[in-house]
Amino acid sequence: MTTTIDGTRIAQRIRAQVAAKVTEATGSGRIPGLATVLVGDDPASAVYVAAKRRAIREAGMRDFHRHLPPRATHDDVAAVIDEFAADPHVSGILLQLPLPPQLDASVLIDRIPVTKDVDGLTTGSAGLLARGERGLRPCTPSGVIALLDAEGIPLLGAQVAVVGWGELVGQPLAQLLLRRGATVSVAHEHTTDLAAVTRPADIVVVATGVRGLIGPEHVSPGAVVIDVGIHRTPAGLTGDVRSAELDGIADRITPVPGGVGPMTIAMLMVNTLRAAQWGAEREPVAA
Ligand SMILES: Nc1nc(=O)c2c([nH]1)NC[C@@H]1CN(c3ccc(C(=O)N[C@@H](CCC(=O)O)C(=O)O)cc3)C=[N+]21
Repeated sequence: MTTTIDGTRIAQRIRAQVAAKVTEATGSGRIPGLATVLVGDDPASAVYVAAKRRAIREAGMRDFHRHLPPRATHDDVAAVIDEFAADPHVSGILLQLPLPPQLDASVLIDRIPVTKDVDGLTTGSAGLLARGERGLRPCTPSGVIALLDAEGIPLLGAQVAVVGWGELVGQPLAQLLLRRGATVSVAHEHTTDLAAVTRPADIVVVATGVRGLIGPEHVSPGAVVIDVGIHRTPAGLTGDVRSAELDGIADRITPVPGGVGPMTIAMLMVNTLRAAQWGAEREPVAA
């Protein structure tokens, strides 16, 4: 019997915990705030940003938002980031990706101060993660860890295969798992014998952006499979895993939608709260 992991329910629980802590913070005069910056008219990005803003308001936090036109220049975006960076009511800044082609995402992301980097994507945050120092971690990988923790799946000593090397998910996730005492193998869609890497794993996490890459040939009976991929098809959303074919093989599997996606948003709430606490420590505001 393969169980479907309910990411929506776990995410909801985490969001409720954040909301409770926000109420406490608000009582002492500090309301955490998230600033989202959306450039252009990509419909998927608009949907994601709307979902993040809704979650922020539901958690009782302040919602700041700027929408820039598709032809916005580097200086236009930089000015918005600098304004939010200087605003003491803004705890965290999120620059929604992808950006239009005239803009350099890495340069603009690195304008966000590490203390407000709720996406955990700046060079500074990546460095803090690599060194194991305090900092904000990227939301999708920390969401995967939170999901495994909520399911009571032990990481210490576990064999984990991470399929995908990306800066947003695979790479930071491998580092987080290593810090939790897992034995981590990292592979990707070009790995010659992918099954040789994934079959020994207790946990297989897939974040390649290749639809249906992973099937029964890759997974040993009893394994836990986490599908980070999201593909929009005429039949609806689907992931990097052919999940129907894993029924009866995997012990547990995350669905798409309703798996890792909602966890990403929940961890953004956690990071915004943490950023607010971190900011308050650095520059105390008079009550
Ligand atoms: N600066 C930045 N930070 C991000 O974290 C970021 C980004 N840019 N660009 C795009 C990706 C993608 N991403 C998702 C968030 C939630 C769901 C999610 O909640 N998905 C729902 C379904 C909703 C849907 O995908 O239509 C689910 O899986 O159940 C999916 C994907 C965050 N990203």
